[in-house]
Amino acid sequence: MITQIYSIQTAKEAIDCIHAGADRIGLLVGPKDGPFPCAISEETALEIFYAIGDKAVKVLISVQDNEEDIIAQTKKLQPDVLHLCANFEGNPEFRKRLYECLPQVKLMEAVGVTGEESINDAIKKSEYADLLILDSVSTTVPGVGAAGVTHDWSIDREIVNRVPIPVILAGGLGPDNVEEAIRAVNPFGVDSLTKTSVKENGKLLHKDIELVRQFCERAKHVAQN
Ligand SMILES: O=C(O)c1ccccc1N[C@@H]1O[C@H](COP(=O)(O)O)[C@@H](O)[C@H]1O
Repeated sequence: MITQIYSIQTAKEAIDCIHAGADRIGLLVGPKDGPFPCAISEETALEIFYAIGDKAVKVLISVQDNEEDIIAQTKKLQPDVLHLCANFEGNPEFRKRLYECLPQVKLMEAVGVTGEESINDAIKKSEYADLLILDSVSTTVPGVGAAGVTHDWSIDREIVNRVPIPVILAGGLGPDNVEEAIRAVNPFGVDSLTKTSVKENGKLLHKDIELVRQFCERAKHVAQN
């Protein structure tokens, strides 16, 4: 069971999460006081990815709204996985272009799980993406994800059964519910942001490394049993 931890803001936090069991480290590059809770600059992202090296899989959310800027940023930051969930949705032509420029980068498409209609959305995206991430839709954060709440896992289970590519489950996952989520959905991996972070006055501050450890341990343990 793969464990993916978002949204990392410093190199130390990334390394601490890896030591706590995270296989994939995710971050979001965007404007500092914009709508995304843990956005960091490109310079900080470069520092973090450099520190990670090959100790974990490096995942980047790009919040650019056009192909040119997304490709330019991906070339600059060299993640292992490009996660599309915000201002731009991929398509087969974009996948081809990404492969031509950066053949080593995998494309992970987010599917906002809102109802039965999400199954067809997932099937369509699975025709060109390398991975899917099934996530909840927030009322305050643009795009798909960072909602801090779960959604209907029976839809995720149906998607896992019907698409031919690996699926990561996200949306309101933490140490308290990751085992139940894995049993319900049987995903390739699980992902956490809000419930493994320290929150103060409604603002996400940084990762809680003990909660990251519990999340990763429980996810891996339930998958082995
Ligand atoms: O990481 C972010 O800041 C982010 C912003 C906008 C959309 C998605 C984002 N992150 C992804 O959302 C999941 C789930 O978050 P949560 O656990 O429900 O709070 C997060 O892990 C990223 O994959």
